[in-house]
Amino acid sequence: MSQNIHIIGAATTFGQPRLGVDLGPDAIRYAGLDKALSSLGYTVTDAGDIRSKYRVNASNHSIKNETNLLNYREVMDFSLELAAEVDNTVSSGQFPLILGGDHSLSIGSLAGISKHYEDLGVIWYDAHGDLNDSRTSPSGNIHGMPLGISCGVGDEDLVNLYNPGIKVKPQNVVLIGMRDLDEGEKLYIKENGILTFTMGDIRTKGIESVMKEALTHLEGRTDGIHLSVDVDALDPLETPGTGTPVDGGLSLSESQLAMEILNDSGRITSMDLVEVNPLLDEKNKTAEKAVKIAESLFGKKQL
Ligand SMILES: NC(=[NH2+])NCCC[C@H](N)C(=O)O
Ligand SMILES: [Mn+2]
Ligand SMILES: [Mn+2]
Repeated sequence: MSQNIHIIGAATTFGQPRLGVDLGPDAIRYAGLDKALSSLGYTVTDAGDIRSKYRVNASNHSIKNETNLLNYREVMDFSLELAAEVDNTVSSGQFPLILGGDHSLSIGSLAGISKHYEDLGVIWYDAHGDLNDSRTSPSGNIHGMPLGISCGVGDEDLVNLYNPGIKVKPQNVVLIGMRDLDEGEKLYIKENGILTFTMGDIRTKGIESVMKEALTHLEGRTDGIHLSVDVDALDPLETPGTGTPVDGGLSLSESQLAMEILNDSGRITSMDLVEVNPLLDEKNKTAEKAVKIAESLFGKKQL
C-alpha cells in the first residue's frame, strides 16, 4: 500500500433523500481520521470536500427525471468532478481515501480509479448490493445503483462517465455483508455469478474465512482492489448514523478483523468510506466507528 494517503471528501447528498449525509466527511475528520492514520506512519494529505455546485434545499432535493432516476444531473456532474480528483490522486502515487457522502459517489471514484487498472477488483462491504438500475430500483435513489453502473448496467451516460466503457467486471466483484437485496439485484448476482457473502454466510463461516475466500477469488485475476465500505454493513447498534440501516449486521470487531486481513494482503489500492450521516447519529458514534475501520485497514492491530 502507498505510504501517502490522500483524503477526498465527497460531500454529496443527491444519491438519496435524507439531508445531512454531505456532512459525513467532516464528521469523520472530527472523529480524528487524520491523526489516527498519521500515527500509523502514513503521510496524510486532505483535499477538503468536493461539493455539488447545485444547492440543496428540502424541496429541490429529490427530483425524478423521465427514467425514474432522482437528482440525475446533480449526481452526474458531481461524479465527473470526483472522478478527475481521484484519477489525479492515483496518478501521483497516493492512496485515495474517499469519504462520503452517499454511496452514489462510487460512480465517480470507480470511474477515476479504473483508468489505472486493466482488471480492477472491488470488495463491496455493505448491507446492500447497490446493483439496481432505473428499472429494478424500488426507490429511484442512485445510491442504490453505483456498483451496477460501474459494471455497465443502466443509464448510458452514467455507465460511460469520465472514461468510456465498463469500469469493473462483475466477476471481479465480491459482495460482503448482504442482507437487503432487491429482486432485480438477486437476479443480476445469479446471472453474473458474483461472489456474494450474506450475513447468513458470515454467521456460518466466520468473517475470517469469508475475507480469505474473497481475496483468493480476486487473486490472479485482478491488478488492484478497490474497497468500498458502506457503514450500514455494520449493525445499526454500532453505526446508527446512516440513512438506510438494516438490522442483523456486522459488529465493529468483526469489521476490524476483516480490515486487518485486507491489510495483511497488501492488495487494497483505494477505498471509499461512505453513508455517514451525522444528523442521524448519536454523538458522532458512527464517524468514530468509521475511523476505527480505516485504522484497521491501514494497519492498526488490536495487539
Ligand atoms: N448505499 C445504500 N445505502 N444503498 C441503499 C439502497 C437501498 C435500496 N436497495 C434501493 O435501491 O433504494
Ligand atoms: Mn448500504
Ligand atoms: Mn451502499
